[in-house]
Amino acid sequence: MATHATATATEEPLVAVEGLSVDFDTPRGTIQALRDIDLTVPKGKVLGIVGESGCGKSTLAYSLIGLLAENARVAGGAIRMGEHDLARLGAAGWRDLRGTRVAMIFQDPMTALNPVTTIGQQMLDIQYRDRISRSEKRARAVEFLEQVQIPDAASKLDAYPHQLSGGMRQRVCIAMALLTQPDLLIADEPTTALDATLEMQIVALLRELQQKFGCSVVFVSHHLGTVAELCDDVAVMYAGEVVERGSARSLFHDPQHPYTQALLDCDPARIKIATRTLPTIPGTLPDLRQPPRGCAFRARCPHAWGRCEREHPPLYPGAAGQRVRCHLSDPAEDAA
Ligand SMILES: Nc1ncnc2c1ncn2[C@@H]1O[C@H](COP(=O)(O)OP(=O)(O)OP(=O)(O)O)[C@@H](O)[C@H]1O
Repeated sequence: MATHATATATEEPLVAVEGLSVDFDTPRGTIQALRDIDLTVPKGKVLGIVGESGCGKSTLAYSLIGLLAENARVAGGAIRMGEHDLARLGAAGWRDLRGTRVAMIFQDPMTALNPVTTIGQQMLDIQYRDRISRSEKRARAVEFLEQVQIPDAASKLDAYPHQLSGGMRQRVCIAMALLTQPDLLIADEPTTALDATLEMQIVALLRELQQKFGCSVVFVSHHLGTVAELCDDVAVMYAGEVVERGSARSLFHDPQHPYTQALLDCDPARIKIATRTLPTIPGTLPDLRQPPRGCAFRARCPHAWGRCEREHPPLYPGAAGQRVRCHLSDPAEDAA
């Protein structure tokens, strides 16, 4: 698997997530979906967010674009982007930033596209801030459809979303997101609804366009192979926390957290022996209404010992420059 060079530690990030906690209020109690998240999105780089279903990836992605559900509450922390704190931006603030500095590609392109409006009209509408003529906007729409390699782009302006294939619809969504020339593009599992060939094409396209436009990308995925292919940096999430983060190279070649190691062991691309069933990590996620006191992964961890139950691990520096939320990475354990 190819991995790309990582951001240097001195590079100023586009976005800094600092101690972010997000709760969901439900009739059955408060779900602590994000707990004290610290990470940075480097300028002009791709950050991958991986982890099992329910670990908080989408909540983090939606926090970055101010689209959290109504029952969500920012319980602490900040999301710094320039002079803004995205975690506390009101509706008026988001009207200025969303679709200009921050854009999103969704899992299902039909979520983003209006089914009863032509592609062309939607691409004109999204340029409502631009003081250029209608024909110039149309020309830009065609140009961006060509950028995402849609054949015979001009003719697609008159098409409705249902007249395009799933892969083409996702390309239209990418074109629309890039039309707004965002600094930050959030892609929440954008290839999940596509088959493997289309997935590879969309990933290659995203990488090419990200390099061309120079924006930062946050790429949420279950698929480790895709993340290794596309991302410069990776954050691994478990039970609402970041348990390991660092360069894609360090995480895929020298994973330190037992959860990252277990995820990689379950990755179909890495399994050499043909088996009928894919391995899974034994056990289940803890109840996020009452997250465990010590290490959140300890009940499923083959290495857990007494300290893991007593003490919540901080992010220790890992051997290959990553940060690891595991007492095994505590330098004091080596010294003991
Ligand atoms: N609106 C909501 N109300 C209550 N709980 C929610 C809400 N949205 C998400 N959750 C809960 O928050 C936790 C994190 O969910 P989230 O969707 O962020 O995880 P995820 O890693 O993106 O999962 P998936 O890969 O399945 O999308 C889960 O326990 C989920 O059930």
